[in-house]
Amino acid sequence: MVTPAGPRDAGSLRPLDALLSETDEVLRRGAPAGARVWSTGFAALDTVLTGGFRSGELVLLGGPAGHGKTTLGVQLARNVVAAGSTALVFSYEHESHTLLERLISMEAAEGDPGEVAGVIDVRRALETALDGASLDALLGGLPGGSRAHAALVGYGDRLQIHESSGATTTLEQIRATVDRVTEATGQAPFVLLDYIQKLPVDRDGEDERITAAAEGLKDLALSARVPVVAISAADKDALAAGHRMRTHDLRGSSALAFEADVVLIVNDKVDIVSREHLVYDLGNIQRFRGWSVVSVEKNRHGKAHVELEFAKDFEHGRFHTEGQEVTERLIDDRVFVS
Ligand SMILES: Nc1ncnc2c1ncn2[C@@H]1O[C@H](COP(=O)(O)OP(=O)(O)OP(=O)(O)O)[C@@H](O)[C@H]1O
Repeated sequence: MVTPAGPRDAGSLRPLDALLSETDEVLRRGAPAGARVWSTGFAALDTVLTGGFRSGELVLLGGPAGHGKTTLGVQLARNVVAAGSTALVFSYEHESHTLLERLISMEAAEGDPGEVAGVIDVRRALETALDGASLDALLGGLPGGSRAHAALVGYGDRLQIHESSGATTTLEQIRATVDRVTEATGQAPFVLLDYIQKLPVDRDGEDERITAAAEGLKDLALSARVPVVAISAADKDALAAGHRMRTHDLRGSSALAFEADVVLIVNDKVDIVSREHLVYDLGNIQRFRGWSVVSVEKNRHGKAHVELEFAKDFEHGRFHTEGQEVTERLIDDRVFVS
């Protein structure tokens, strides 16, 4: 039986005619017979990914330190749950209250271009409240806070945050947690892992560890029929400001690039735009600082080598979701090196 939502039957052998009739049966039941697709919430990215992330996919999200990988990852998870699906975040980097502060501010800013509470306002309010006020009352005192609280309560049971440890949160634990969430919610979750180099793997040497981690996560994506978005750190050499980060700059890049179905690299636009756009219009420097370029460097199921730009709103822990293809010339046209 073809059961798109069920576990993958690895090692099974079926003739094509059996697969055809099983697919026919699923379609007649009114269910989709292909991969399940999770919209990213960023229309321009969904277009390139022909709908969004797919079950069975390993997606890498790379970029220099502090350029918004966690921000984008958490926003993707938020977008997934806001659209009615479930998400599971394995956070090796941040405590859950840090993610909560970002989510509250992100939600306050969603759909409201006015003055709403930033991440710092939310953090300050949570850290200094000593009068026994409820969370509802506390957030009610912040611009956009009540709306944000209501939104978070609305999807609160669909977003699971796992405070992961580089010592104990192994692939086996991740797999068991994904299974537990799938069973509890009745839905396979979108999985975010922040970040892959922290995953403890029992191998000698960094390259071997990252190879095993990437293989394990790809296997998880296939067997649990989930998309796994894994944030990836850069190699030391790639961390200099002004350097354009590429897939080959990720730590353990050869294994990562091989296993991944999709590779997204986030760079600051001002770092990677060709000089002619900066020297003839100095105002561009300031404008471009406000934008990030998300390069789709690998895309197994669609067009690759696409550069999308999104305006940063890091004050609210987010990017603006409206974005478009970059029209300026970017440095270094050779994008994905396999
Ligand atoms: N309140 C704020 N206002 C403006 N910028 C902020 C605020 N809070 C965080 N930032 C900036 O947002 C940026 C993105 O942070 P994020 O954690 O998403 O980056 P990252 O690429 O995941 O970083 P790392 O590699 O260190 O994990 C950082 O440069 C940070 O300085």
